[in-house]
Amino acid sequence: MPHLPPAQGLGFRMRPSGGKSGRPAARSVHGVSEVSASWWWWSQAPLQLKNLPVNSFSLEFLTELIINLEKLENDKTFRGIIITSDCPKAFSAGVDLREICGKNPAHYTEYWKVLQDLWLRLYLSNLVLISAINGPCAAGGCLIPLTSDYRILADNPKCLIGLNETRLGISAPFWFKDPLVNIIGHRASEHALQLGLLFPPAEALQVGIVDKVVPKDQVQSTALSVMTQWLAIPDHARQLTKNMIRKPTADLLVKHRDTDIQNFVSFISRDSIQKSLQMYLAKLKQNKD
Ligand SMILES: CCCCCCCCCC/C=C\CC(=O)SCCNC(=O)CCNC(=O)[C@H](O)C(C)(C)COP(=O)(O)OP(=O)(O)OC[C@H]1O[C@@H](n2cnc3c(N)ncnc32)[C@H](O)[C@@H]1OP(=O)(O)O
Repeated sequence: MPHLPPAQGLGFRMRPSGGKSGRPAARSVHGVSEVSASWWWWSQAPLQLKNLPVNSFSLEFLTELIINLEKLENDKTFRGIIITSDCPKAFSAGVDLREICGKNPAHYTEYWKVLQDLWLRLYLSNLVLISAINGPCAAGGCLIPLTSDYRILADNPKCLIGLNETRLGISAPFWFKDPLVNIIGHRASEHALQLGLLFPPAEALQVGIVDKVVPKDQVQSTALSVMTQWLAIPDHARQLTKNMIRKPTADLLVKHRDTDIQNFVSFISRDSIQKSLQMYLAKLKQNKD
């Protein structure tokens, strides 16, 4: 399994769990729970996102993420991934606004295609994906949680989660909306999407956008324990079932990819949208001071 130390500010940490060898020492005489514990322990890979300061999706970061996911998917050692953030300020701030502000249509086209690629890879992944959400995640920052199989959120008022695009003067693409509808239902999605709601932990749990809320220092251990339950199911049965449930949603994007890119490029190129995004970015920078 590749161990990729993060480059300056950008990178991922992927490491097999376990001892120095990456696997725990075999235990021959202990009971079933010990044997199965070591079996699942090295079947999952933690993937720590690190694109300082807020894990925003730059084109470079997206590309690296896709490459690393592909490696994990192809390495049959692994059956699940726990995705978390190695940036103290956020799980992910979503689309990097600098990628969709002041650039040209060719750039917007490339960017959107790569974002779609990441979504498809995650949504249809054969691996068990658990999001260990240890920081805020807004708009595109929900891409990883919404495509995961299970979401655990840190119980901290700063850990807001939701698709707040309308507050930026933009509209969430249908392939962000669809998984939300699949997770929290139609009426709750209508409400959340139109108002651009960002849910604090208790509300996030109540509406169902996350499955569990735990103290921040327990997010990782809870993710490991949830992973144990998921890995107790035979892969082939779980994968067939996941595919059966998710394929109709994924097919919509596959079928309408090109139109979606064209819509995005023409929408994002509008002067009014550019102005509103620039104002939002400027406001983010002002808020800091
Ligand atoms: C016909 C229709 C067709 C379809 C049309 C589709 C339309 C497009 C759809 C686009 C889809 C998704 C959109 C997005 O994902 S947009 C991004 C949304 N994200 C947010 O709103 C989050 C913004 N960030 C924050 O709220 C906060 O930064 C934070 C994450 C809560 C952290 O707060 P903090 O106080 O700890 O840190 P802060 O000082 O704010 O930030 C640190 C630096 O990071 C910069 N930054 C933050 N977020 C972004 C970002 N998304 N992109 C780029 N840069 C970002 C921030 O400006 C600070 O920078 P600096 O240190 O001042 O230089």
